[in-house]
Amino acid sequence: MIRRIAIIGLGTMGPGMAARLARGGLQVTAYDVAPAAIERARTMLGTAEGVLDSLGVAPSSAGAGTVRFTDDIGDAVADADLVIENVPENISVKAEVYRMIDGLISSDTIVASDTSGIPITKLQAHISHPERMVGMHWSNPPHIIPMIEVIGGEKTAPQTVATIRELIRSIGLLPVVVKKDVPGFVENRVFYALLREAVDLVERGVIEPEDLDTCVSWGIGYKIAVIGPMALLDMAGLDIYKSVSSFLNADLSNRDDVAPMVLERTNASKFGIKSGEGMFSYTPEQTKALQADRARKLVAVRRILEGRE
Ligand SMILES: NC(=O)c1ccc[n+]([C@@H]2O[C@H](COP(=O)([O-])OP(=O)(O)OC[C@H]3O[C@@H](n4cnc5c(N)ncnc54)[C@H](O)[C@@H]3O)[C@@H](O)[C@H]2O)c1
Ligand SMILES: Cc1ncc(C=O)c(C(=O)O)c1O
Repeated sequence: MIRRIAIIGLGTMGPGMAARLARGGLQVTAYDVAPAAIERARTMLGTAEGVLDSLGVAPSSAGAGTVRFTDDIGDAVADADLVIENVPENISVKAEVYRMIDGLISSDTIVASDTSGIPITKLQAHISHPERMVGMHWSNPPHIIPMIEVIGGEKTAPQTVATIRELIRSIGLLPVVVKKDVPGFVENRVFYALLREAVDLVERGVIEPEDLDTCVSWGIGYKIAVIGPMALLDMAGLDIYKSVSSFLNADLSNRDDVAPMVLERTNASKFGIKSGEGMFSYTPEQTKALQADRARKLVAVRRILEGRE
């Protein structure tokens, strides 16, 4: 039974995950190597808790859990039933965390990674109990998006996958078990196919970035929240899909490297909201307003999709 959870890495994803797990009645310890990240996470935690209130996510019947911040990794993982590694998407950085916690956790502690797509089989090569390592891939913003992918690697015990799936279900979220440990799992394979084409269209001057977003959000995005891709195939007709894909698939982007438009920006430290500029520019005030507006809309949409409005 999982009661105590340690989150390692409190950047974009960690604080929202901590808030959601605590709301589910769990005792969370939250650690980051950077003191500034811990300070930022305290504020982000409060914001996420406010969003959970407006989503109507009630504390578990056994009462709300807690979030405790610490700057000591040993303190964070001591007694943890589950450690969620949430550090940057880089195998060496993740492996260093596994090496550090290896001697600090008990042999029955589950170690989950929130990796966006590094195969779990590769990650579990760096830990002493690979049978207790699993992928637990949340979606951003993690306190609002209910679906979480659960992925076993070659050495993951089926019981580990089952335990994490049950934990997710027990706090009212939606686990989806990915049956094969493919890079990117399922959500990001589908999403990155879309992103590759979107970036290519903007890069080739087919459309302006703002118009690309309008086209996808109000065209595909709006309906895909209600009717998934497999169901959409049936709604459109497989005969139509056959005809269009027979000429269109060959024309879609198949580039296998990172697009120059993205490299130019990342080389100039333009990472998006976290650095104030990416595809668009953001002042701190705009970022605050944007995040509040997005949270309000996502909450409203989710309430409707769940039939609560
Ligand atoms: N950003 C997203 O939309 C998103 C969504 C789902 C999954 N993920 C995945 O989640 C993981 C974290 O992503 P993020 O966007 O939160 O990253 P981020 O860069 O925003 O934050 C990472 C945090 O990890 C900390 N960190 C770095 N090394 C550390 C160490 N050795 N010990 C403890 N903390 C350390 C950093 O200080 C930073 O605060 C990645 O694997 C990413 O691919 C990201
Ligand atoms: C661009 C991008 N990449 C990865 C992820 C998740 O792993 C997300 C997301 O969850 O939103 C994303 O936007």
